[in-house]
Amino acid sequence: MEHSVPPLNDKSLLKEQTYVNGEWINAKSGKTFEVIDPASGKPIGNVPEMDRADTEAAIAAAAAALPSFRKTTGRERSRMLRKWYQLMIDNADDLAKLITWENGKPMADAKGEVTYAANFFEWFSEEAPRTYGQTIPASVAGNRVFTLKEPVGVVGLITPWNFPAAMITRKIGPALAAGCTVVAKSPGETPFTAAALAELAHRAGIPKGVVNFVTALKNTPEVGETITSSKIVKKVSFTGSTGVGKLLMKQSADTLKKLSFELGGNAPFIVFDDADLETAVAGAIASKFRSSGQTCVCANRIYVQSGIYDAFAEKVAEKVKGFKVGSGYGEGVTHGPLIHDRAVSKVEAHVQDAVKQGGKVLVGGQKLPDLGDNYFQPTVIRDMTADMALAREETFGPVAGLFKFDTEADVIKLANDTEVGLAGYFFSRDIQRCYRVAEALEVGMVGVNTGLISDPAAPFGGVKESGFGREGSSLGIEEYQITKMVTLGGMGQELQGASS
Ligand SMILES: NC(=O)c1ccc[n+]([C@@H]2O[C@H](COP(=O)([O-])OP(=O)(O)OC[C@H]3O[C@@H](n4cnc5c(N)ncnc54)[C@H](O)[C@@H]3O)[C@@H](O)[C@H]2O)c1
Ligand SMILES: O=CCCC(=O)O
Repeated sequence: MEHSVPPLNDKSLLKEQTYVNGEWINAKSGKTFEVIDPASGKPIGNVPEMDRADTEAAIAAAAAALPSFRKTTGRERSRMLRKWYQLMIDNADDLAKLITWENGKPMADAKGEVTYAANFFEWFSEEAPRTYGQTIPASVAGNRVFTLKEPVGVVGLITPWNFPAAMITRKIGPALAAGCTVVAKSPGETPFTAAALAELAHRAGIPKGVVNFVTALKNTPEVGETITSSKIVKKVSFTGSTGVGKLLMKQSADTLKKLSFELGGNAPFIVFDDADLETAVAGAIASKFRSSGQTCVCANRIYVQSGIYDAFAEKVAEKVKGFKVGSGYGEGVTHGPLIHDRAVSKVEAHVQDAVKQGGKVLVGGQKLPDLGDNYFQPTVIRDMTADMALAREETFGPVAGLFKFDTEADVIKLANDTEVGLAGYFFSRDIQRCYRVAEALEVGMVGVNTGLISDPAAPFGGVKESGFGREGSSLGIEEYQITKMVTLGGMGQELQGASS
């Protein structure tokens, strides 16, 4: 689909190089890769295809910057993050245009992402000066014990394309707040937003070498291997699929790195008969169709109790009929393209599998070739069953599959019958059920009577094969710190000059 990309107010935010050691550079090999606009299929521009040597240089820059950066006070780091936050807010319009261009999400969503992303810098600018150790009553007479919170060192960050800004700031914010220096591998699909963030870091006065970006598409596995096997990098934080997470964990084993992994989900979304129907429908729309279903916390399996099933299905389908699919820059567009044709193929396969096994499409169900290769109709399917592909795998696309259930015990069993456990949602007006079900779900995050749970103030992360570690909140910074214990012996003596 042809679409007109609005010009940036500040054209210098569009960089076709990458940022290492405070400078804009190319890959040593001179190689580049093309970044494609998912809406039009046309190239946006080229960025460096970096390799092992380039990545090692970025790691060396981060290592060189560490000794002085780790000695800055929390208050100084707070001011840097605050400046970077403000620059994001000041340039929100341009950042949103870049996000829409390379990710495809509509401008309104992209603007929302910029605010969400910037808020991680604001949040961690407030945490940076407040990282307290403890004083601990010792078990041994005469000993005095306390702990220090220290930065873990150079950290490697690897992020996906679905939130081109927020997945990066959610990691860099706490890393810098803790006093770590960073090598961030930006997503091959969306490196331009990352580069714009780097330019703003430069303007914010983040010292050279503290934040370094590595760009790669074809060389991504080589870059990942370099980061995970490096003896200099002390921690890796990764957001992406469970499969890649397992690979990175194996690669990190030889150097026993500290790890935080935010991996795939398969979120159950449960509507009990006693739910407020309108609230549950609004929650399902918000959770399932945010970013066209391409978030790790999107509802994947929507379980609806039999007494409310037909009414819920009808209302959800009605809402979805009102969506407008098109270019993210288009007037009134609610849903953009998916990221690439592989994503479309997975969505199509899940729909076809459901239909083959008896699912009934209430709305959507087809690709939209007239718009382009990456478009798929927002879809609602009823009469889903547990042996369908959508029940077992994360669709990561705009398909709401509605499953019917009878009892609370049945649905908890179904909801937990998966290897992963990131987010889970349910709707009920019974307070006892709210506690019971929240406690029974095997997930890291629960939304009760809401489909939107993301908040820099709240701990984000999963259980089971959705990974470990928490981002955002007061816990987020701890992922980038070590707790050093100090025991002072020979204390507890009598005051000098005291008469015995
Ligand atoms: N839990 C979370 O917070 C969270 C957030 C967003 C996405 N996700 C998950 O990510 C998946 C969707 O993203 P995807 O399909 O791009 O995932 P992916 O794992 O294929 O890729 C994610 C990122 O990892 C990098 N990568 C890929 N292979 C690599 C390798 N061998 N070495 C080093 N880096 C590598 C790439 O830069 C890529 O952008 C979904 O499963 C989704 O649930 C999870
Ligand atoms: O896709 C994963 C992150 C989504 C979010 O932070 O809300």
